[in-house]
Amino acid sequence: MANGNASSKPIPKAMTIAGSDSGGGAGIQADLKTFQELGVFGTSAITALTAQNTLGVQGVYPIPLDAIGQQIDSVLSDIGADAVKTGMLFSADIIALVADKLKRYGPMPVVVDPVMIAKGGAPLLQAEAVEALRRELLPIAAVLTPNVPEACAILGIDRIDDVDGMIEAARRLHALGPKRVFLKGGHLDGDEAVDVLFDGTEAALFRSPRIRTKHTHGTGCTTASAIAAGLAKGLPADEAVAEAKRFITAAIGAALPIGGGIGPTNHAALRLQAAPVRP
Ligand SMILES: Nc1ncnc2c1ncn2[C@@H]1O[C@H](COP(=O)(O)OP(=O)(O)O)[C@@H](O)[C@H]1O
Ligand SMILES: Cc1ncc(COP(=O)(O)O)c(N)n1
Repeated sequence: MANGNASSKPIPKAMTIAGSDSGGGAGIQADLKTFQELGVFGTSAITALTAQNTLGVQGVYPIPLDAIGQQIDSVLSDIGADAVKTGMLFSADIIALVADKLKRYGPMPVVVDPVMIAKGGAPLLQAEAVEALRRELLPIAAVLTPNVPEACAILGIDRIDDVDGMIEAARRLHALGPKRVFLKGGHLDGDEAVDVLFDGTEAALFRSPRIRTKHTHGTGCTTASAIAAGLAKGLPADEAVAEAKRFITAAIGAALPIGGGIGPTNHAALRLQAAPVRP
């Protein structure tokens, strides 16, 4: 029978609490495309509007706190979520509100992507909000997904140079409260893009060939949403991360040279690889 009849399995649901990217490559737009591709029903609460394209961020407009809270209430009081992903939260006040709501509606797995700076350099989190992130959100994260510069900012260190440095940083981030740390190595050099998953006991490495492209807008958002989609489907965290790594590697491999700057990844790539469209 068709999906949606009374006897069919309920569809897993994932919610993103993040900023809107008018250019469609990152933020809420990337998150919802990822959820859809991975077979999860996506819902959202928008924390900030950005006027953004492949060339950079032209404007940032935080949404009033009441309106953010109301969106979260509307979704979680009725539809619910099997997993939540947080992205751009912009200010300490928004972080406090989101942490409070997630504690109230939880427990559900929360993937915290500590978005700080857009690829073009625009700040997406106020500098004074890093402490709120550390204090309020890290302790409720099922998976924390920093890139290398974000890990440095949270830990107050200057640099991470290699995989050994990433493992050490992941251990220190884990001590701040998240159940797992997935530290992404896209910003390091080398022929491979290596990420570290640390669960408090073991550090597992996830490797892929490094793809020579500048079109990586939205890679972090997409990876974190793919992990949330896996958790919403009930996958163990290491399998959700493995699926996310396959998803982002395919998406970067088929990245879209759209616009004049850093183009978006192709969220449909993994599906098209599995079932190529024939002429
Ligand atoms: N050029 C690349 N080739 C292959 N994988 C990459 C490349 N750049 C980033 N990745 C992968 O994309 C994911 C997002 O990583 P990263 O770029 O570090 O995060 P962010 O977008 O938050 O800066 C990680 O799994 C990383 O290894
Ligand atoms: C609204 C919004 N959220 C997040 C990012 C970060 O993008 P990336 O995933 O490339 O780090 C962005 N550019 N815009």
